[in-house]
Amino acid sequence: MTLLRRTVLYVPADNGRALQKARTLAADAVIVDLEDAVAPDRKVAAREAARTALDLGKEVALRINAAGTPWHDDDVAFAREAGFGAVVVPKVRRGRELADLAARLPATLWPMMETAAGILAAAEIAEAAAATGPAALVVGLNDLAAEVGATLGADRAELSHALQQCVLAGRAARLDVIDAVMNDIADTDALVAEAKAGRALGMTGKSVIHPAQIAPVNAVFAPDEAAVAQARAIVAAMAEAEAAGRSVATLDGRLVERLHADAARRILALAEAIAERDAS
Ligand SMILES: CC(C)(COP(=O)(O)OP(=O)(O)OC[C@H]1O[C@@H](n2cnc3c(N)ncnc32)[C@H](O)[C@@H]1OP(=O)(O)O)[C@@H](O)C(=O)NCCC(=O)NCCSC(=O)C[C@H](O)C(=O)O
Ligand SMILES: [Mg+2]
Repeated sequence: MTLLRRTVLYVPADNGRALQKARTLAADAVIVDLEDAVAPDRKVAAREAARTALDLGKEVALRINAAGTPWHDDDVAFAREAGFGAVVVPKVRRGRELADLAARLPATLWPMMETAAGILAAAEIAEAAAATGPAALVVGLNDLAAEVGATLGADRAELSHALQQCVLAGRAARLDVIDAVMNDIADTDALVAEAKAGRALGMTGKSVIHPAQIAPVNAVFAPDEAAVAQARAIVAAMAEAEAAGRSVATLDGRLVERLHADAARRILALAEAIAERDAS
């Protein structure tokens, strides 16, 4: 089954109106945030409010506060008791942290890739996350840029190595990789450009912070009609070649091998999953 994670929407757990609205929005998945979007004096109330997100009708992950903060242990206990199936773990630095957390929290753990140490340990973090279920790596460029002292330009070239490291580690562990948020909610052109750049790197989807960001990002990460037609043609060309006892084919003068047919089938499965989601 193809898990749809083109858009992953952050919703502050203490914003009841936004949580209700998330139910009706076209984001594929939701991160209910107990961390940065919630003020310290609202952490306890936010925890209780987060319960209402358990049945949003889409994939939901609870973002807890980081290890070492005053709220972490109670967040972990709450996530376990409330029965959240997926938990986003901020500021992970080593794979061992996830493995230790998994021992006391039976949930799929989605690590945030947002510390310098975490980027350097991306492979072991991705492996530890994959051991907990169909997780995703979630990139956090606000924290990463702050820690390393980077000033990001429009193309994020200053941290492109980190983005690529996340994609390589995530894909090696067969995990989805969710690109970072764009803070400028009003600039849709820049959002689309950034989403396209992330998709070109191999990102599965992008995290978003506002309803207005959902449709443009969904569109970037959905195969368009031409891509679907091309995928169908590749699968057909490969099937014809195999029926004739050949392991390679040509299509419009280009070589087609099994890996191309496999990639084409993934595109078709994604298109089918989107069509099913849109129809429901
Ligand atoms: C940024 C916001 C505070 C803006 O909120 P608001 O002023 O309410 O915006 P609007 O008036 O334009 O909202 C219009 C309607 O949309 C609803 N809304 C807004 N945001 C959301 C949302 N995220 N989910 C669901 N619904 C939302 C409003 O309620 C309005 O609804 P209605 O009244 O019915 O018309 C706000 O967007 C916000 O809080 N966004 C999320 C911020 C957040 O979660 N930040 C933390 C995650 S990002 C991060 O930490 C990155 C990472 O860790 C890193 O290091 O990079
Ligand atoms: Mg962060």
